[in-house]
Amino acid sequence: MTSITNAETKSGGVDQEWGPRGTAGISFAAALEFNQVHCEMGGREVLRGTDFSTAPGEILCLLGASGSGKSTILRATAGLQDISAGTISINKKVVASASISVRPEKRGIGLMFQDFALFPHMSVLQNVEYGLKSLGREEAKVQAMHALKRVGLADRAEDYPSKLSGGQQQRLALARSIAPKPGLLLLDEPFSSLDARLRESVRAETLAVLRETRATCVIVTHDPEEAMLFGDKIALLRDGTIAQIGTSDEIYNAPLDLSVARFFSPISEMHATVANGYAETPLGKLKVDGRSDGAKIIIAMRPVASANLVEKGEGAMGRVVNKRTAIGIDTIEVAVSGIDQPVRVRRPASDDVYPGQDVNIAINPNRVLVFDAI
Ligand SMILES: Nc1ncnc2c1ncn2[C@@H]1O[C@H](COP(=O)(O)OP(=O)(O)OP(=O)(O)O)[C@@H](O)[C@H]1O
Repeated sequence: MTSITNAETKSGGVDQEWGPRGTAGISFAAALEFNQVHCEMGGREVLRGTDFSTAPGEILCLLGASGSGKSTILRATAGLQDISAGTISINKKVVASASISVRPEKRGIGLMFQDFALFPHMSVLQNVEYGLKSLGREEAKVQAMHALKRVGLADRAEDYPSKLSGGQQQRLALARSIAPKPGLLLLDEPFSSLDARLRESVRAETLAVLRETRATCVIVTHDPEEAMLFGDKIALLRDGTIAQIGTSDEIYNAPLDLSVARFFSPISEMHATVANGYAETPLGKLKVDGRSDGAKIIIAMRPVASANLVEKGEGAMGRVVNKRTAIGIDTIEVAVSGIDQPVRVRRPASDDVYPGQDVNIAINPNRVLVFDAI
C-alpha cells in the first residue's frame, strides 16, 4: 500500500511526521582523533597533515570549498579510504595508519551519505535490519522498528524505498544509521538533495534525533549556516588541512584570516595604515589595538552590523547603488568614495531608502574584523 500521508507530498507543507522525540536509542559516544593524517588519491595528496579531535558526544561540522577533502576525512574515518601517514584513533585505539586498517564494520561507525545509498531491492525494514546482522533476527527487527518509529516511518516498513518521498528517504537513511547505536556517526551532506522548503524542518528534527542518540557526529556540509546550527564545533578545511577549528562563535567572530571570514558571509574590505593606534578609513577613524605605527591592515565588514546608515552630518557620504528586499530584510549596497566595492548594509526592510539616494554611512567599530595586509 502506498497511501500518501506525508504532509510534504500532499500539501507542499512542512514534513511533520517524525516520531515522538526522546525515543531514539542511546549510543556510547566515541572520541575521534586525526593526528597528522595524510592521504593520497590518484597520485595527489588530498589530506596533508590533517589534525583534529572531537570529544565524545560532540557534533563537529566540516566546512570547506569543493575538493578541500571533507568527504575524504569521512571515508578515511569509516575505513573506506586508506591513509598514507599519521593515525586515526577512535576511543584512543588506532584504527588507521600507514600500516593499520581496521575493517569498516569493526569501527562502530554509522554512515549517512548524501544520496542516502538505500538498497532499492530491500524493503524499508530490511534496509534498517541490514546493519543489525550481529543481533538475532527478532532483536534486529525490534531495534529496526524502534528506529523507524522514531523517524515516523514505522507504518511504511513493508514499502520499498522508491515509494518514499525525498524527505522520507532521508529519514530512512537516518534510521538506518542510528539503529545499530554507533558511537560515531558520519553524515556526508545529509540535506543537500532536499529542496529548500523541506530542508529546514528536516534539519531541525534530524538534529533532535542526533542529540538524543548522544553519538559523536561528524557532518560534512557546504552550508555555513547549517554548520553553525548543528556544530558544537566547526572545522574549516583548506587544501587538505584544517585552517581553523572552534565553536561557531569563535570562528565567526574571530576568523583566522580573510578567506575564513569570507566563508561565512560576503565581506566589504577597506585597506588602511595604522597611525598612533588609529586607522583613517573612508568611513571614518577606527581605533586599532595591537598594531604598530605604519602597519598595513585590511578592515573587513560584514553586511550585518559592521556599517550602519546614520543621520545626515554623521559618518561619510555614500550613494545607494542597489537595494534588495527579501523576507523583511533590506540588503543595501552603498558606493563610498575610496572603497573599491560597494559596502553592504543589511537591516529591517523600509521604504526610506532607495537606489540613487545619497546617504550617510558610518563604521561600527565593535563589529568589524581587522587583518594584517599581506
Ligand atoms: N577516487 C579519486 N581519485 C582521485 N582523486 C580523487 C578521488 N576522489 C576524490 N578525489 C580528489 O580528492 C580531493 C578531495 O575530494 P573530497 O571528495 O574529499 O572533497 P570535498 O571537500 O568533499 O569536495 P565536495 O565538497 O565537492 O564534495 C578532490 O580534489 C578530488 O578531486
